Amino acid sequence: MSSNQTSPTTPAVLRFFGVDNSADKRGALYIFVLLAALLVTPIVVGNDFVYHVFITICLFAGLSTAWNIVGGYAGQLSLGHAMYYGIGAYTGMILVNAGITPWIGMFVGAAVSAVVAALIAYPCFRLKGPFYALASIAFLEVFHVLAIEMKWLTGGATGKMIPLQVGWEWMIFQDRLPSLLIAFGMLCFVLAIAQVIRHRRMGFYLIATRERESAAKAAGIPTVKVRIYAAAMSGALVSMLGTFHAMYLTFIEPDSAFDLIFSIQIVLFALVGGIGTVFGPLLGAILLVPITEISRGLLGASALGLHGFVYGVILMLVVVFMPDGVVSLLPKRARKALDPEQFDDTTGQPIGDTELDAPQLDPIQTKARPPLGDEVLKVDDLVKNFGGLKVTQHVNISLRQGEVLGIIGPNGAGKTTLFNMLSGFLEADSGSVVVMGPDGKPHTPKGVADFVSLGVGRTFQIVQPFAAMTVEENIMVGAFYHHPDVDSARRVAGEIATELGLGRFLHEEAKNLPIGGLKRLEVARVMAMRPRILLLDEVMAGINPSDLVEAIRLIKAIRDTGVSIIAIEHVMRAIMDLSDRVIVINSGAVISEGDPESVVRDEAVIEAYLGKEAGNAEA
Ligand SMILES: Nc1ncnc2c1ncn2[C@@H]1O[C@H](COP(=O)(O)OP(=O)(O)OP(=O)(O)O)[C@@H](O)[C@H]1O
Repeated sequence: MSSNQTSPTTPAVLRFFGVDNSADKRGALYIFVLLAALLVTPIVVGNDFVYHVFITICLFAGLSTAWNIVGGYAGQLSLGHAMYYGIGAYTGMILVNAGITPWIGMFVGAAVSAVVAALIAYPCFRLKGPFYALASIAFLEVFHVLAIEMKWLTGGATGKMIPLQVGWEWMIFQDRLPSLLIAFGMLCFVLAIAQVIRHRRMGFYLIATRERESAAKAAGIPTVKVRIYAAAMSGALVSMLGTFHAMYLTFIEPDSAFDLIFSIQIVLFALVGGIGTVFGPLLGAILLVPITEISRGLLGASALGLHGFVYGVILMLVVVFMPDGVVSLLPKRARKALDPEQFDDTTGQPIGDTELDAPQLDPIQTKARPPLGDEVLKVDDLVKNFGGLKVTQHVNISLRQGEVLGIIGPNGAGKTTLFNMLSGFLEADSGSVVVMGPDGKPHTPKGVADFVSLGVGRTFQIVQPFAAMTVEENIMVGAFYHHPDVDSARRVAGEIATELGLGRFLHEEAKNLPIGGLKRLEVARVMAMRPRILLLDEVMAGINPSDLVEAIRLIKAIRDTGVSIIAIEHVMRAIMDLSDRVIVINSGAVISEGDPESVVRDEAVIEAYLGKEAGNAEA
C-alpha cells in the first residue's frame, strides 16, 4: 500500500487531509474535478432547474456524507437522521424570527443536534443492529410530534414561512447562484471533515469498534465515547445543512422536516455510493438525486412517488450486484486513487485480491532471558457464578515479572472466564485482582480501560481481526494507545510486524491471513500497546506444527523482553516448553499448581484432564 510511503515534499495542508503520496494526490485531483463540475455545470447551463438539481445534489451528498460518519465508519445504522436536519431547520427558522442570522442559527442548531445525538447515543449504542435503527426511528417520531404540538414555537402541523429577507445575511436570494455557492461550500466542509476523521486515529477507532467491539476495547479504545463522538459530529453536520435548506425552501413543516422517507434517502445515497468510504455518498447522491428531481420536474404530480420505485429498484440492484456500492464499479485506477488505503503498493492489486500461496511466516528473533522480577499480578480468592453454575471457585494466582504461567484444564473449566476477570471484561462476584502499576504501586482496576491503562493486554480465544483493515492497520489500532499520531503508529506497526514475522503481510487484508498468521496478528496488536502483562488465550490452537515452533519462539521472545505472560493452552507441548509454572483448573477450582513436570505427573490432573485429553498431550 502506498499510504505508508509518506512524501516529505507534500505540502502540510494536503498532509492534514491525509493526502500524502502520488496515489492520494491523484485521488484528490479526481475529487477536485468532480466537485468543480458540480459547481461549474449549473453556472454554464444557467437554467434555474439545473441550479436546483445541483443544489439538491450538494445538499444530499453533504447529508449522506455526514450520516456516513456514524452509519458507515461507526457502523450504527441510524434511520432517524432527519431529526437533526429538522432540528437545524427549526432552530434556524426560530432564530431568524427573533432577528438572528441563520449563519449563527446554523451553529446553534448544530450544538443542539450534537447534544441531542449524544444523549440519544449514550443509552442506544448498547443496542445493536435493527434495534438501534428502530430506536432512531422512534426518536425521529418524538421530534415530529414535538414539532406538531409546540405550536407557539414551531407553527404546529401547518408549518411556518421563513420571513423573506433577501441577502447573504439571511441566506435567502432571488438568484440561485448564491444558494449553490453555500450548498457547495457546505458540501466541501462536510467532505473535508469526513476525510480528516477517516485518516486520523478517530477513523481507525471507529472502524475497529464497528468490526470487533471486544477487540477494540482490549486495544484501549473507549468504544462508547468514540461512537458518541461520531453521532454528535454527524448530527451537528446534518443539522447545519438543515438550517441552510430551510432558508433555501423558505418554509418548514413537521411532515417534511422530520420525515422517515427523507432519513432513508440519506442512508440510501451512502449505501448506493459505497458505505464507509469517504466519497461513496457523494457518488450516490450524484447518481440518484437527478433521478428524483428530473422525474419530479418532467412528470410533475403524475409521477409522485415514482422516484421511490426507482430507488427501490436501484437499491435491489446495488445489494445484489455491487454490495460495496458504486465505488466498486469504478475502474481500478480511479478506485485506487479515491481510496489508496485499499490497495497494495507492491502488487498494485486491491487488498484481498492477492493470493497467499505461500503463507510461510518470517522467523522470529530471540534474545537472552533476564531473571524473574517482582510480583506484578496477584489474584486473591476470586469467585464467579453464572446463576447456579460455579465457574470460578476461590482462585488465587500470583505472577512475577518476566514469568510465564500456563493455565490448563478441560473444556468448560472456567479458564476464559478467569481471563475475562483478569482483563476487566467481567466483574468477579468476590475476591480481588491487584496489578502492580508502572508507578510501582498496587492497583485494583475496574473495567477494561483500567486494566489496559495498567498495561494488561489480552488476546481472544476466537481470533478477532478487524477484517476490513490491513495487517498494518490492525496493529496500528494497538499502537495508537501510545502513539496517537498516524505516522508514528504506522512506523511502530511496521516494526512490530517485522519483529513478529508479519512484515511480508503488512498490506494484506487481515482476513486473508492463514490461521497461524491471524493468531500472530492478535499478539502483534497487543504487543503494539507495550503491555506489561500479556494474557494469551489459546494462541496455539489450530496452527500447523511449523507455526507452532515459531509461536513458541515468539512467546519466549516476548517473555525475554520482561513481559509477564499467562497463557491458557490445550497444546501440552507448548505448555511444557514455555511455562515456568502451571496451574490446572477443573470445574472452576485450581486442582494443581507447580512446575510443568510435577503437574503432569499429578494424579488429580491425569484424572481430570490429561487422561481424557491424551490426544492433546501428544500434540
Ligand atoms: N456469560 C456466560 N453466562 C453463562 N454461562 C457462561 C458464560 N460464559 C461462560 N459460561 C459457562 O461457564 C463455563 C466456563 O466457560 P469458560 O469459557 O470459562 O471455559 P473454558 O475453560 O475457557 O473452556 P474452553 O477450554 O472450552 O474454552 C462453561 O460452562 C460456560 O458455558
